Amino acid sequence: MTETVDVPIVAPAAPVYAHPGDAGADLVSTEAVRIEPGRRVTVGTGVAVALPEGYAGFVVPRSGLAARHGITIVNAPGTVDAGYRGEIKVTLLNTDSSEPYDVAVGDRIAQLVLVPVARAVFLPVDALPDSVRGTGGFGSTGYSNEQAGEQTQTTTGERA
Ligand SMILES: O=c1ccn([C@H]2C[C@H](O)[C@@H](COP(=O)(O)OP(=O)(O)OP(=O)(O)O)O2)c(=O)[nH]1
Repeated sequence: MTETVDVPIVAPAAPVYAHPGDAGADLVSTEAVRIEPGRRVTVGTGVAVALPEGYAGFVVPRSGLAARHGITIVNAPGTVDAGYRGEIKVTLLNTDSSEPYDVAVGDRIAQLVLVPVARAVFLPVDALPDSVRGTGGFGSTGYSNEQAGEQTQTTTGERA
């Protein structure tokens, strides 16, 4: 059984979970806009919420829009703080190189995922505890062949 959390909302309509078990509730546009290729537009959703302390809302792209039209969110995941009472807005980016994308009022443009968050208490120390990864980052597990002048390729065709 999925945990539920009560979230006070001011909106023309509440975001809807399309299916049982969906992590994201769809946010819809209150604006009709054209997004030219390579351009970004910030779009209103009409939704304002009061998230409980200890939670954040992540505004994340919709996979179908991304795969079919190249529409993503510039700052994905956009972070809605628990203390934020303003309208949730979505900065859409059209990554397609040639096709504009038209957003109509009521179009589902993004989804809101509620996540529990912890706050860190940062404790300055002289040295960090050892770990298996250590300081390796930014592709440290996957770029050794590329550095040697070759690239590895996965079965899906992506460069590894
Ligand atoms: O995609 C997003 C991301 C954020 N917000 C709202 C909620 C969030 O609580 C507030 C501030 O976001 P963030 O902290 O990411 O922005 P900032 O540029 O760091 O601004 P600030 O100085 O207000 O924190 O803007 C949105 O409506 N949509």
